[in-house]
Amino acid sequence: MAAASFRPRQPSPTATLQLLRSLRFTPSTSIGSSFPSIAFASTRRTLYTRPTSSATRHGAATSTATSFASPRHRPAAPSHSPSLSPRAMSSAASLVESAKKAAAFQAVDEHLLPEHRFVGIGSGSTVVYVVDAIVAKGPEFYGPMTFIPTGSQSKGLIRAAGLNLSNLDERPVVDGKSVPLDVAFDGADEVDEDLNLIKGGGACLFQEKLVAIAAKKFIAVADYRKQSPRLCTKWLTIPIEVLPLSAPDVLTRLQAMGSPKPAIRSGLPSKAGECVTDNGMWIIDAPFPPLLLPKDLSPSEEGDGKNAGKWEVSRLAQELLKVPGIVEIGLFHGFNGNQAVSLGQVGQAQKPVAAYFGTADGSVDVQLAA
Ligand SMILES: O=C(CO)[C@H](O)[C@H](O)COP(=O)(O)O
Repeated sequence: MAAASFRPRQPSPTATLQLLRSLRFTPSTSIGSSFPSIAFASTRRTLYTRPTSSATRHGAATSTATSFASPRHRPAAPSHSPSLSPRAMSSAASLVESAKKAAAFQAVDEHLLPEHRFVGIGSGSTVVYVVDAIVAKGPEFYGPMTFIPTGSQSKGLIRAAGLNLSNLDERPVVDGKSVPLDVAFDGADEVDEDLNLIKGGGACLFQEKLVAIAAKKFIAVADYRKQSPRLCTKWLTIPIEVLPLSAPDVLTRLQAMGSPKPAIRSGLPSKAGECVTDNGMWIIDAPFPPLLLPKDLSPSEEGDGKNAGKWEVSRLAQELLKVPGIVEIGLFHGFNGNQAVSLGQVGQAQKPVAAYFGTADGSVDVQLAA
């Protein structure tokens, strides 16, 4: 893949875009990794000068509710260390923003091609920079493209940026099938060594999964805090979208599966009561011990939760989806778009073909599928 050069950002199209950026939060608990260090099969490429930092735009989401979980599982952010001065905290926060931006610009440069026509746009704070990177390419480049959102936030981003907006169910139908998206870009809460993902920190996981599987290739874009040897190491819970009516029973089932304290996500600080998704559902955040990969299992182990509550990623995902009332889960697992072709399972790939992690030193780590 050719190395791309940094393109200076054009002025942000509208003030509305700035406003939309402020809608995301950064939860405040710092959680360190306890998993032994494992080498990543990633390629490190430093291609960009560090972009200028953008304004910090997150409010803390520390909930005072006792009966709900706030989404408290964001990987350790240097901005929350009590030992840092306010100036150091602000500079650490801007490093994270710069990291997200560098990852987004490089991912778009390397994976959005002029011939692409349908492009998925995910949710979250990192995706804002994906949209910026697309806009920076100019109207001749993005004008013929149509952008498909994963929820109301990304719909607003696409609209405010002046990109062509459509919906997943409005794609042209060819030979009886909706045309695939050429590529989809989305953020992630945690990415493991095999490119399995936890998503749903922003409560958009259901539509995010629909868009990811509709794409020929899915690209994850994140900052360095999200890269992890195993899922549930830094981001300790799996977001699960549930029918509200079923929530009490789903909580009971999750506990029986070994999740010690699953909890309904609070809508605080912006909404009293539960966090309600774009689909009118609730989110349960279910903690699990670090999730195993197939290579972690001994011949006698099944990864079915029976050995000290240890689950293998795909095994857990399959079992969760059998629970009545669960409509979708924030585990993205299985195979990627490239593998889907050889497996004859096009349209069912959940995993990214590559994950881009902006680092604190301004470079970008690219973790490619094996
Ligand atoms: O899954 C998501 C929303 O449901 C987001 O993509 C994920 O939470 C990452 O967000 P951010 O880029 O703000 O860290």
